[in-house]
Amino acid sequence: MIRIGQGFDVHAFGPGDHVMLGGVRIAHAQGVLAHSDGDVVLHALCDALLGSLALGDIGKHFPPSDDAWRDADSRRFVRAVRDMLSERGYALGNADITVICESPKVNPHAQVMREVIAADLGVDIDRISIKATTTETLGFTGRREGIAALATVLVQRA
Ligand SMILES: Nc1ccn([C@@H]2O[C@H](COP(=O)(O)O)[C@@H](O)[C@H]2O)c(=O)n1
Ligand SMILES: C[C@@]1(CO)OP(=O)(O)OP(=O)(O)OC[C@H]1O
Repeated sequence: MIRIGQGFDVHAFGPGDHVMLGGVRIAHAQGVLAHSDGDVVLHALCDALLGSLALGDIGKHFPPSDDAWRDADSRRFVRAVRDMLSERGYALGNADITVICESPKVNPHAQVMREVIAADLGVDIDRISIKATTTETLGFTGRREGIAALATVLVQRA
């Protein structure tokens, strides 16, 4: 049996000198406002994986009200969600992720992001796709107010 899931996440830019995207630290003129490390790529991925098995969303499992997740490395969420799927007999088929922002530029970091995500999910790198787009200066991403990510996954019985 195969199932699909989709996820979406946004974080506003705020003070700082880097953003975390796909588990990779990228130097940037601003950081993001978040309870955890604010990694929109990994948050959208977690929501897609959770959604594929109708397990709720990231905030249900890792509430922003819980100090345990303050400044947390979002790779912890990915590995925990992977284990939730595995306990139910499912593993990732493939993931396709789109990052939406004017900057930072994602493509120079996409390969390392794929390696990080593939390692945490225990799959070959060819199952992980990272893409990026601007919104041609339109909307909140176009005004450089924040960064967004979309994820689609297919999961299958292991
Ligand atoms: N944050 C981003 C945004 C875009 N890219 C790459 O640039 C290409 C062109 O973007 P457009 O929005 O003008 O279509 C896009 O296809 C990506 O390859 C990027 O790396 N980082
Ligand atoms: C990741 C969590 C962890 O508390 O908080 P944030 O880093 O604020 O990120 P968000 O995308 O709002 O998801 C909710 C939470 O699960």
